[in-house]
Amino acid sequence: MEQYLNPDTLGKMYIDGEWREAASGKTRDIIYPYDQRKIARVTEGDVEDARQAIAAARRAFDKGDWARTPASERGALVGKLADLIERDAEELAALESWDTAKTMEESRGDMQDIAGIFRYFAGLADKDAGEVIASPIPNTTSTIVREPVGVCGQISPWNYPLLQASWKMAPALATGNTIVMKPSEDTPLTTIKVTQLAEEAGFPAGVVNLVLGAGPTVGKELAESVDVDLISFTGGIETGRKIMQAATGNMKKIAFELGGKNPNVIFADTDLELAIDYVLNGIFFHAGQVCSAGARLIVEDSLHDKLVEGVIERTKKIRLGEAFDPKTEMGPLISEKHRAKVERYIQIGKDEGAKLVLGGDRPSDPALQKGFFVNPTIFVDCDTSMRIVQEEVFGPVLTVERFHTEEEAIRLANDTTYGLSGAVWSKDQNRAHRVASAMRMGTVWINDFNIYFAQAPWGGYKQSGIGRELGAAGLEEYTEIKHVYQNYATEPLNWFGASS
Ligand SMILES: NC(=O)c1ccc[n+]([C@@H]2O[C@H](COP(=O)([O-])OP(=O)(O)OC[C@H]3O[C@@H](n4cnc5c(N)ncnc54)[C@H](O)[C@@H]3O)[C@@H](O)[C@H]2O)c1
Ligand SMILES: C[N+](C)(C)CC=O
Repeated sequence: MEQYLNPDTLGKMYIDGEWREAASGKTRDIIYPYDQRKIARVTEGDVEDARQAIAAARRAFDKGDWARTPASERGALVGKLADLIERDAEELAALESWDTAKTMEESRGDMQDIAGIFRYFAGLADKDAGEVIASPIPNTTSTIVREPVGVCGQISPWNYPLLQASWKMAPALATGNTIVMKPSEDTPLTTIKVTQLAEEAGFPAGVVNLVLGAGPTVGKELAESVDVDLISFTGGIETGRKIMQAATGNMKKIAFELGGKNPNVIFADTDLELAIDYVLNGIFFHAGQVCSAGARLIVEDSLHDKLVEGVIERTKKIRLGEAFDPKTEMGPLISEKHRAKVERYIQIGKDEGAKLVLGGDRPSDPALQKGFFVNPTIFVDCDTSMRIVQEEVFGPVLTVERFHTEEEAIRLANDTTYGLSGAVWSKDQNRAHRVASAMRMGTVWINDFNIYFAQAPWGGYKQSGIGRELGAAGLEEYTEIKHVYQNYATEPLNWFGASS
């Protein structure tokens, strides 16, 4: 997979149809989280570069050609980008694995999803025919049309770098917006590559812009600029609060996908082996660095001990390793800083009285010492007063709570400020549906975990987000609704100054 790396080539920004270096001349090294090897060097943009990208997107939008391009043509371009992503899927997957250290198998799955997302929104692009509504006034018609919002700032995180970017790019472009994309400074490689593919697909200059750099500079400028009409952000809640405040200057539209602390509720009638399997996948996939990770196992008392025992036994067998080794099941965390955060939470869990029954430390294998690894970790005897249960750890750390009644299961599941996703497991379909409908989350899985696809909306209740990505709702986020009213028989009003 080394053939896809070129550490001596500088990754650049794409502004107004040109590949550019940062005005400051600064650069940033990108490292492989498995062994801290330098894998790439990219230009490090700043506020000035963000301003140039925003200005380019503004000009391209205000010129009007792109927004007025027939929707079927815009859809065809988005579809062409899907084809190019499929053509280069193996290279994109390798770059994603170098950047994040997630396994190649995971990255290959992500690339398939990403091509599917571009294809889905390409197909939706020309399906909106507007709507004629019943006007209450004689001799008039009222039509509802959807139009692009304008210039969209798009800020993505490091855990699913291209997947989260694609959820923003595809609907924004399909609906005629212009974009300034800012990937996480830690993981820009696949977003650079996909921008190259957008250029190859033939998007007009200024429609797709890419800026690279840090959140507090480049990202903040996107959030603050009065020339940006919408800011779409995926990331942590504290960053979300800052962006929300920064966005007030011109009251821009905001679309937020934030964190989660997702309950996995298991009733005693669930098949034990199936439950064990999905509990592991729910929390340890991508080392728990998943917004919808099943970090909170909430299990019925009579199944608790057997389930915990089975989960511990299988967790012990998880193979930690390198992204390109097909035997690897779990990779490292993204950075030293993030590992320190996860380890702080493990200490908090211990201090709060949660009982550590597995992990909590780093692997001893000499081959893994340069990677930011934390062993899969399990706490039992947890309750909702604990920070380890309430706050997003974003690592391979599972907490276990027990319940005795359906009401208690619902109360525990909902006892969180988050509301991204959750699952309920039971062979009793009526009960499963009752519980699912009582769970205050944007996605609830029944007898499954962590399923998402282009056709279904994704987003959070409560502090997990604002708005939706994917599905028809994900397209609508990028549109303004306009009411066009026409009078066919306009008569004088004579309201003012008409009397003699
Ligand atoms: N809900 C979802 O679908 C979803 C999906 C993926 C990740 N997430 C969440 O993302 C978080 C992990 O990602 P992260 O650590 O990259 O998040 P983060 O908030 O640290 O960073 C996300 C992005 O915001 C930028 N940023 C940072 N400070 C900024 C500022 N002041 N102004 C503007 N932009 C700024 C960063 O550069 C990065 O591009 C987790 O909380 C996870 O749950 C949510
Ligand atoms: C939304 N998802 C599950 C793809 C990634 C969350 O981190």
